[in-house]
Amino acid sequence: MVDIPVFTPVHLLTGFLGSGKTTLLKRLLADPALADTAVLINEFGEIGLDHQLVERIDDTMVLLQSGCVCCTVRGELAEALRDLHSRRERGLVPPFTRVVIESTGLADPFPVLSTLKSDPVLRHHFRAGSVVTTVDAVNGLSQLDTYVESTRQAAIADRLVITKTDLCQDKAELSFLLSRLAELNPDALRTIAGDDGPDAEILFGDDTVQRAAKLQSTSGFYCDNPALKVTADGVAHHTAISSFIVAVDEPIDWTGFGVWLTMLLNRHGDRVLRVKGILALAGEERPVAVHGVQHLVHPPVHLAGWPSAERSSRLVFIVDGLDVNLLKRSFNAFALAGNVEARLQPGAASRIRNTQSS
Ligand SMILES: Nc1nc2c(ncn2[C@@H]2O[C@H](COP(=O)(O)OP(=O)(O)OP(=O)(O)O)[C@@H](O)[C@H]2O)c(=O)[nH]1
Repeated sequence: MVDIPVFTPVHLLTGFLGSGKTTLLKRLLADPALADTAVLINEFGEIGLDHQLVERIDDTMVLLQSGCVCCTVRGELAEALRDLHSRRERGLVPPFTRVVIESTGLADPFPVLSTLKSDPVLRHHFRAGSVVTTVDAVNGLSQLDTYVESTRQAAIADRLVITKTDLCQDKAELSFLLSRLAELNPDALRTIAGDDGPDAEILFGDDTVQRAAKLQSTSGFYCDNPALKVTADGVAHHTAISSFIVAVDEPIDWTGFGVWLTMLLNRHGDRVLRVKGILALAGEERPVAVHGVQHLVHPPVHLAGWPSAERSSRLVFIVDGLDVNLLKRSFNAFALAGNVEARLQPGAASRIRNTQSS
C-alpha cells in the first residue's frame, strides 16, 4: 500500500541543451526507489524523442509538447499536474508519490516553480521538491559564460550533476568548472554522473535522506539567491536562439550524413547549441537517434521502434545566430549527394524567442 503524501513533491530536472537530462532520468527511473514517480517531459514536440529514450511509456508519463515549460506551456504543465492528481484520486493511474519534470534545455526554472505556488488547485496538493541541474563537463563553462539560461539553471539548483566527465580530456578545465559552480551556487550539492551515481534517493528521494546527505557533504542543499529570484516570473531567454526542423522523407545514407554533421559541428559548433533527431537510415529497419551538442557528436543509438506511424527522418536544430540559409545550403549539398530532398520548418524554439516579452 503506497502512502500518498498530502503535498506531493514536484522535482525539476533541468540543465542546458544536451547536458544529459534524459540520460540521467532514464538511469534514475530504473531504480526501484523511484518506482512511484510520475514523469512529465517537456520537449520540442515536433521530434518527441526524449520519452522514447527514457523507455517508459505509461499513464504516469506525460509529454508537454507545445513549447517550453517555463513560458508557452506553463498552462499545459498546470493542467497536466491537475489531471494527474485527479486521475490518482479516482484510481485511474498508479498512486505516485512524487513527480519529476524534465524541462527543455532552455527552460528558466523559476516560472516552473512559481506555477506550483500560484495555481489555486496545485498549491493544495503539490509542493516544490528539489531542482536537479545537469551541467555538461565538456561544454558547461562556455555555456555558463554565454547563456543566461544556463547560469540560472545552475544557480537555482539544489543538486548539480556534472555529466560527461568521461569525455572531458582537460582535467584543469573540469576543476575550473567545479569552482565556477561553487561560486555561482555554493549551497548546492555537486556530484558526478556515472553508471553508479548519483543515487536516486539523493536527487529525488525523501527529504530526510537529502538532509543527511547535506550533512555529509561539504556544502549544503538549499539555494537561496535573492538576486536571481527578483525576476522569478520573468522568462529570460537568449534573444538570438532559434530552432528549425529538417525533415527528410527518403532513407538517409549514414556515412554521408555522419560526414556532414561532423563537418557542420566542427565548423559551426559554437552556434549549433543542439542537434537532436531520429533518422530513417537506408538499409535499417529501426530508427536511429542522433545527438550533437556544440562541437560534440555523440554516438548514434538504435531505438526499439518508431514513436509514431511517421517514418521520416526529423532533426531539430537549436542555433544561436546561425543563418538558417547557410544550414539549408549545406544540408542540400549533402542531400543532393544522397539523392534526398530536405524540408525545413520553423521549430519550437523560435516560438520561445517570440514569446519572451509576453
Ligand atoms: N559520454 C557521455 N555521454 C553522455 C553523458 N550524458 C549524456 N550523454 C550523451 O549526450 C547526448 C545528449 O544527452 P541527453 O540526455 O539527450 O541530453 P538532454 O539534456 O536530455 O538534451 P535536451 O533535452 O535536448 O536538452 C546523448 O547522446 C547522451 O548519450 C555522459 O555522462 N557521458
